Amino acid sequence: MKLQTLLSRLPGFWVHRGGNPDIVALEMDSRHVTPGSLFFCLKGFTVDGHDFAEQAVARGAAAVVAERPLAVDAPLVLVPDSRRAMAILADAFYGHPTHRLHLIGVTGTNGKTTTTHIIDQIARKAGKKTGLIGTVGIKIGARSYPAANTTPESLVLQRTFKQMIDEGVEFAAMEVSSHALHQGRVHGCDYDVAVFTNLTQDHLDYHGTMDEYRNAKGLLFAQLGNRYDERRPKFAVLNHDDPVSQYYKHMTAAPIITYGIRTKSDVMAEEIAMTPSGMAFRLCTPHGSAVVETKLVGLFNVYNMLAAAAACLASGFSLETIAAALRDVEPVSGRFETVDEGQNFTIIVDYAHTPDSLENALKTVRQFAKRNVYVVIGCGGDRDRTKRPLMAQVAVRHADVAVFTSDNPRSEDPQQILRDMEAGVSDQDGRYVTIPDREEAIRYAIRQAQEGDVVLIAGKGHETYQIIGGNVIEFDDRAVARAAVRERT
Ligand SMILES: CC(=O)N[C@H]1[C@@H](OP(=O)(O)OP(=O)(O)OC[C@H]2O[C@@H](n3ccc(=O)[nH]c3=O)[C@H](O)[C@@H]2O)O[C@H](CO)[C@@H](O)[C@@H]1O[C@H](C)C(=O)N[C@@H](C)C(=O)N[C@H](CCC(=O)O)C(=O)O
Ligand SMILES: Nc1ncnc2c1ncn2[C@@H]1O[C@H](COP(=O)(O)OP(=O)(O)OP(=O)(O)O)[C@@H](O)[C@H]1O
Ligand SMILES: N[C@H](CCC[C@H](N)C(=O)O)C(=O)O
Ligand SMILES: [Mg+2]
Repeated sequence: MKLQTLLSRLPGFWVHRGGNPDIVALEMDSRHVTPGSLFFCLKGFTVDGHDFAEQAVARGAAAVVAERPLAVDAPLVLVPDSRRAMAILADAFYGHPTHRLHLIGVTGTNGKTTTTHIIDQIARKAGKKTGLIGTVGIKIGARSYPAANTTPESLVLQRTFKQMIDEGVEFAAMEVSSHALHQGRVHGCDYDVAVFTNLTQDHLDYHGTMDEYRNAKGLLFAQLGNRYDERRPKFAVLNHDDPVSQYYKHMTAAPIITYGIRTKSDVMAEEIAMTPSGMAFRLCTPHGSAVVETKLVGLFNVYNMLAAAAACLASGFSLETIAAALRDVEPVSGRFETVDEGQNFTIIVDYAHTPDSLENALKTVRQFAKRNVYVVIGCGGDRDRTKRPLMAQVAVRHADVAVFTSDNPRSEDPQQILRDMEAGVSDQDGRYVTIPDREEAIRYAIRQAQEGDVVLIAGKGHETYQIIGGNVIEFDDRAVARAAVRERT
């Protein structure tokens, strides 16, 4: 596509200096630039992309989009906001792919990955070829790709949607993080259904206050197509049991579908029963009701299933298809995943890394633990410091033995992170030990465990690495736990 043709899709005020080359690719990272690319200079949190324009041109960039004049040997497009220009031009360059996809966006503090996976499983049961974007990676049909972020930058997103369209995908579900909403990574995504799971404390390092965090997530609902088109209706799916939903209701013009357990809602779970091998409940909807038996555990997973069911009803799937898919739902990697090496106690690896999710996970474990509950838990470095003492409190309150350890210390001193955790608890609160080395901590808990105990290893779930300083070291809680059990025997 010619640069001028592409720029004709960019509304507003901008200045173009130089020629009209063919643009064959869009890039925002100079290291990925190939000949014929249009390079976007983005001001980041760490460096300023404008400083890499020269390098991009040296690698063959055909033109550069920037917010200030640069001495580069290539046509230059000056815009007031290159991130916004990138979202608009990526959407145009790839042919507005989300206009041709049925797209569901899921936001909330906890449950996004789980809910999007359940939605994906329902859509596949209904015979759709699907796409999925989130923390665990990107999936297009049967193929998986790694992803650096839960919600990628607009350019990567639009490119991914285009690939989905090219491969015959018609239905996609994605996680929408608060960071992505705040940074405009999802500008241009034409969602059909926007889903809210819940809001509890996380990411205050980034958003500063809970109000700012709530507002960032609210952008998903505020940006949901503000027009009524009966050929492509939009829906906001809200958790009625979470008071923040009342706020989001006012942020959107879209019809609302509510779900809940405690508050009268459109989609509800009744007669909830925890069984030794999972849960059962009656899924009640405006289209009738159906009994669902599932191997997923934890009341929070009933919420995730209700959110997914409501989103899929809004998407036109029948109650029968939804209920049948829910019965067959497979757990997500690293979410309440059991490690079974034939030991006479239970080991669970889970991704809980917030006070609320840790409390939910521990309460769920309590429901079936015959004896003591051990929890191995750390807090991520370069992330919300204020959640550390709260997570420690939850751990000692709900477990018999808490083992405080490391979880991706990143650039921080692991000992300081542990001190932040310990500040939340006193010796009277319960038993805890501090073992900074995560492998040692897991081994300790597994060595202590007796018949009937449960060891919950929380925080890293599916992650197969540990970030220490600038190094990414291979580390998998499940593999470490398996080895620790073998060591006992
Ligand atoms: C705080 C934050 O959001 N950071 C994101 C941001 O990085 P950054 O601002 O530091 O980027 P930068 O390194 O300063 O680079 C600025 C620009 O220069 C370019 N550059 C840089 C170096 C170079 O040699 N050449 C070059 O062109 C970069 O490509 C970029 O365009 O832009 C990057 C590219 O899109 C993101 O990968 C990165 O996410 C980092 C990895 C991150 O940890 N983000 C977390 C906080 C996050 O976003 N998490 C949410 C999930 C949260 C949840 O679900 O709980 C997520 O959606 O992932
Ligand atoms: N609806 C829920 N409410 C509270 N806790 C939940 C819920 N669903 C899952 N959890 C807990 O939170 C953990 C993370 O779940 P999941 O990965 O689905 O959330 P997420 O929102 O995608 O997280 P992230 O922000 O890291 O992407 C799970 O391992 C479980 O312990
Ligand atoms: N999406 C979350 C993941 C946290 C996972 C945990 N293992 C950690 O490193 O803190 C975040 O970026 O805050
Ligand atoms: Mg996730």
